[in-house]
Amino acid sequence: MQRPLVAPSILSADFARLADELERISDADWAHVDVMDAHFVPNLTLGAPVVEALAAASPIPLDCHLMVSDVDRWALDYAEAGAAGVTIHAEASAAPVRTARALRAAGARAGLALRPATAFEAYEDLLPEVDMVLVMTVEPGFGGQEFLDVTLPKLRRVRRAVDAADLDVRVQVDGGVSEDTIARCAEAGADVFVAGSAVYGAADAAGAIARLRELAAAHMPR
Ligand SMILES: O=C(CO)[C@@H](O)[C@H](O)COP(=O)(O)O
Ligand SMILES: [Fe+2]
Repeated sequence: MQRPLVAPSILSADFARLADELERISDADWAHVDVMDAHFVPNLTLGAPVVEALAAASPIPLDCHLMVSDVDRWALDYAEAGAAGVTIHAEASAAPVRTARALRAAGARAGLALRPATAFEAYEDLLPEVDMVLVMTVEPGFGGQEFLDVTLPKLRRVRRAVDAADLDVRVQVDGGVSEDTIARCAEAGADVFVAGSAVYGAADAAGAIARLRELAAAHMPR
């Protein structure tokens, strides 16, 4: 198991002051950027031009989570905008292997995300094609939702498959991750932890990041 990575989601940041909000989380490993198109999910955030500006301003790498329909058409724009990682949803992709290969060829890490109701088994054979699997722990679309414990069995299955294949693939959780829920995620096999409201809702964001990292490390299997 690799060291835990904490990726605060800027969805819970002040959108009028995004450069300052990125500085607030400079102790984190990645800045998680939620791209929503008001079609794949019922919310609208930002697109590649804003990601390009954020990449130039950010002290840490950007981890873009694309919640957009027809994602094969749009994913490469985010790698070219400077994102270090681009995660596509399995449900929005007709050609995840082709898109993952294009992202990697552009120098980005390729991630594959699964909504809570999407089974991992259909995608298990694709593990060598990606650098990360994102197990959504809420229905995508909004920050501040309650963590869904029903996603934990799938998280364990993803971890078992990654370990069995002995691959350098990260396992990310996103949604409702907090000081109350992160231990469950770590025990079930996550090693990248997205947290929006738990970090940006704290008066001391750096302290919240440090506590989340410590709790994750303490509960990840050795
Ligand atoms: O992708 C999403 C929501 O769809 C997330 O990245 C949220 O932004 C996480 O926010 P919290 O649940 O941690 O507040
Ligand atoms: Fe996200």
